[in-house]
Amino acid sequence: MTFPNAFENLNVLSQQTLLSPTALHDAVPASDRAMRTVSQARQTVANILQGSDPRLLVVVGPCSIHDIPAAMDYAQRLKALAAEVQDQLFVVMRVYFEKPRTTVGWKGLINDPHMDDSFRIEEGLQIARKLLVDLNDMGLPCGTEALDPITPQYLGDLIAWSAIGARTTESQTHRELASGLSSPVGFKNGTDGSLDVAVNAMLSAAQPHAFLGINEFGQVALTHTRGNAFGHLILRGGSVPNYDSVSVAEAADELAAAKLPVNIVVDCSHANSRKNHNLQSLVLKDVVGQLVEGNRAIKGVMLESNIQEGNQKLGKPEDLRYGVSITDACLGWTATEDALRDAALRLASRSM
Ligand SMILES: O=C[C@H](O)[C@H](O)COP(=O)(O)O
Ligand SMILES: C=C(OP(=O)(O)O)C(=O)O
Repeated sequence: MTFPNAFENLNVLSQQTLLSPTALHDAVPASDRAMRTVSQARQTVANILQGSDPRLLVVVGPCSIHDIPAAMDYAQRLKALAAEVQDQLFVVMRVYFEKPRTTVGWKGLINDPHMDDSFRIEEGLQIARKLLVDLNDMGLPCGTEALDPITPQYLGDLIAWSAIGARTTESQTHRELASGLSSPVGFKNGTDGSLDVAVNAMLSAAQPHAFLGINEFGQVALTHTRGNAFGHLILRGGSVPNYDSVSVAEAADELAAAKLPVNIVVDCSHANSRKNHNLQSLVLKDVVGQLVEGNRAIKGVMLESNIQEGNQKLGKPEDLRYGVSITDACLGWTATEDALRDAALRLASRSM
C-alpha cells in the first residue's frame, strides 16, 4: 500500500522538507559570548525564582518581531536601559516570533517572514536564529513564547526564559514541551482568567514525559524529558484583571495549596491592561507598590513595548510605520523608559 493511500491526508495540500536543527545551528552558530549570555541569564532567572537574587525579572519588548533593523534598534536602547536599572531589575528582551491567534491572522515571523502569506518558514527560522545570536552577542538575554513544539530544537539554545501562552497552557503537548525546555518557563492563566489550568500545567511540566518529538537531525524521535524545575505562574488577567493584591494573594494561596513554589510573574499587558497599552504603566506601578509593601510572591513582570506606541494594521512592508507593532498595541520607548526607571527607583527603597 502506498502512502498516502486514498483515505489519508485528504486535507493536506503539500509538504516540503526543511533544513534540520543541526543544519541551522551550523549555518547560524552561536558565539561563545552569546552562549554565556544565555547561561548566565537562565541562572539569574532561576536565582530570582529561588529568592537568592532579590531583583525583579522584567520581560519587555515588542508584542511580536516583524522588522529586524527595528528589533536591533529597540535592543540597543533596551541594553542601555537594562544597565541603568540593573541593581533592581533583571531585564530580558521579549523576542516573540510565534503568535497564537484567537482565530486567524499573521502567525509571526517564523511562519511568514515576508508577511505576505508566502510562509517561508525555513527563512523565518534562519532570520529568527540570527537575531537571537546577535541579541545574545550584545549581552541582552531573550525570552519568547514556546508555541510550536518543533521550534525549540532550532532556537532553544538561545532562549533564557520561555512562556506558555494563555491559549495553550491547558494543552498536553505544551506541557510536554515545557517539561523539556532548557530555560525557566512561565505558564499564563487561561484567557478566561482561570488559574487552575496554569497550576495543573506547572504540576505536569515539572514531571518527566515521553512523547513524539524531533531530534537534532529533524527525524521523528521518541523524546524523554526530565521535567522543568523552574515553572512559574504568569497572571495576565481574564474576564477581569488579576494583577491586584487580592488576586495575587489568591494565586499565591493556590500555588501553595498545590505544593508548588510561590512564584508569580505579572503580565502588565493583555487582559491586565484591558488591551489599552497605556494602562501597562499603571499596572506596573501597582505591582511595584505591592513589592514595596513586602510582597514576596511576585518575581517578575512582563510589558509589551516598542519604539513607537500603539499598533498598526498589517499591510505591505513598505507601508508599515517604523517601530510600531503589527499585533498588540505596545508602550512607546519613552513611556517604557519612564516606567522602568520609576520601578527601579521605588524598588531601591525596599528593605530586603
Ligand atoms: O499577544 C498577542 C495577542 O493577544 C494574541 O496573539 C492573540 O491575538 P489575536 O486575538 O489578535 O488573534
Ligand atoms: C499571546 C500572548 O499572551 P497571552 O497568551 O497571555 O494571550 C503574548 O504574550 O503574546
